[in-house]
Amino acid sequence: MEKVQGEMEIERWERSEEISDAEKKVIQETWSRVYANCEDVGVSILIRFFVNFPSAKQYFSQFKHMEDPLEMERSLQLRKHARRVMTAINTVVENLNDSEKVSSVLALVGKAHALKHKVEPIYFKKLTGVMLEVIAEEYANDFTPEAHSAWTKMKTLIYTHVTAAYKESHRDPQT
Ligand code: HEM
Repeated sequence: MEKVQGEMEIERWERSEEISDAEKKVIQETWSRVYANCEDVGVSILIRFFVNFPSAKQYFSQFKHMEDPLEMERSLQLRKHARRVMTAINTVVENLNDSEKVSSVLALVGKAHALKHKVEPIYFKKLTGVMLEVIAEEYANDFTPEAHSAWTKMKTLIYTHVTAAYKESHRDPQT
């Protein structure tokens, strides 16, 4: 059967950026500490994301006009999205050995954001970048150079799968 563009991109990614077993273990170990503080870390990531990239707030009806990070922190819509982001990443991390599960979780996220929420895909690159920054700062002791390079591959994995779903949904990412 003919492959669609998204599938070809994932295959290319699998060849060039494969996460080794040792790297999967490092990701799972750092993440277990991060996820123990799921709520706080998730909210910190999202607040920094919206402060650094204010245009990303446009998609959220309840805080698109908020400027004050303390006010954002109290927004239920922000807290709910933080929880959803963290839960989805947790499913990916828990299933790093099951590439079909990883693809299906991230394809669902990609499709919903492409078609329902109509989010420009470039924001996924920015959000995963901020995620890495916050984790590296807050868990500096765990964030060895090995962890950093493993998480950089994880960031690429998320972005590649999500943008592949955008392509399948016929919304081309503007990278
Ligand atoms: C790794 C990154 C992300 C993950 C895992 C994620 C996950 C989710 C999930 C699971 C939902 C709810 C289910 C659904 O409606 O399909 C959701 C809703 C939503 N997401 Fe994301 N998301 C991510 C990034 C983003 C980004 C970058 C934006 C915009 C800048 C965004 C905007 C939204 C909006 C507007 C909603 C609906 C919110 C609501 O109804 O209150 N998401 N997200």
